[in-house]
Amino acid sequence: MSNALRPASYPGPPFPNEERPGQREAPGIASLAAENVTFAYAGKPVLQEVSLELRRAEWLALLGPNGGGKSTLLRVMAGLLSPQRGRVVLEGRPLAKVSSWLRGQTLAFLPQSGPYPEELTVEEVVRLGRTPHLGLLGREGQADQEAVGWAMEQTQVREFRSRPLSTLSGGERARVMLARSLAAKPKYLLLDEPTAHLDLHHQAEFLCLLSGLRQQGIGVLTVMHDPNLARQADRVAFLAEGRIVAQGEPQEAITQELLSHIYGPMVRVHPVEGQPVVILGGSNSGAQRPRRPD
Ligand SMILES: Nc1ncnc2c1ncn2[C@@H]1O[C@H](COP(=O)(O)OP(=O)(O)OP(=O)(O)O)[C@@H](O)[C@H]1O
Repeated sequence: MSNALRPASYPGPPFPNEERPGQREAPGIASLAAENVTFAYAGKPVLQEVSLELRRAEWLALLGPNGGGKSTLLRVMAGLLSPQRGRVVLEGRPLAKVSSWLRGQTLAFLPQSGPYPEELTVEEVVRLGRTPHLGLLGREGQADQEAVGWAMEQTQVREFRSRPLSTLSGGERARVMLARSLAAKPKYLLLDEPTAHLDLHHQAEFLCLLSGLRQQGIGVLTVMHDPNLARQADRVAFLAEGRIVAQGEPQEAITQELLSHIYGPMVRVHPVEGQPVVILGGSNSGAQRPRRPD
């Protein structure tokens, strides 16, 4: 493993010594859960009766076809969109009743794309991640500086720390935005396609980072498209046409039947050393275009 993105432990105590969701009302329920969530954009239904639970210290990968509602579900679980029916529960408390301040300390959400603060330097962007932890005067303490340094190290962006965001490549920028989310030191991390711009080396490093985050008790929910990466998650869930159509351990959930049903016949699942490996393609003739199921 290279010198960064390693599962180094976070400096200092994991969380400030303050009341947090779950401490009083429902001890032991260490999860962020969507319960029977139904959501529509201006009357257009996107999520229908969706229930999904992200537990502490696990990596849950959310997959499914384009437009299936994954990003919308992530936004609902982050408290950025309010469901028309159902609710999101953070460690036993309805998320809607958790103050935005506490929410910011407990949950971090990384969207699929900008807008990005292009003119800020990398370090300034990562420091923004500490905003929910700063007091009324906005003064940074040693814990904030340590968290920023730790987050930059974990994501291998320290070397760019003085450069404006606008000068970075897509993959470098993606790592900076991930660092900003990490700097908040949340209990739950919601990442929308975090590997989309990463090369293979940084995808591998990202997997190591996730393993370290889980060891520190952080629950991570990632939206992603590649089942071969998602296979390394603790659990996977598939969302299609606004419904969870399968979830479970990757070895059991990623099946030929399911993937053909969701993506069509050109997606093949082969068992390799007991793991489902997904490959794409059929005949080389190119004569037949893949058809998705109706
Ligand atoms: N702000 C919005 N207003 C209206 N419709 C929206 C809005 N955002 C998303 N949608 C629609 O909601 C549906 C679900 O979108 P969403 O982004 O949640 O899907 P997704 O599963 O994340 O897709 P992808 O894999 O392509 O990123 C799509 O049909 C999309 O066009």
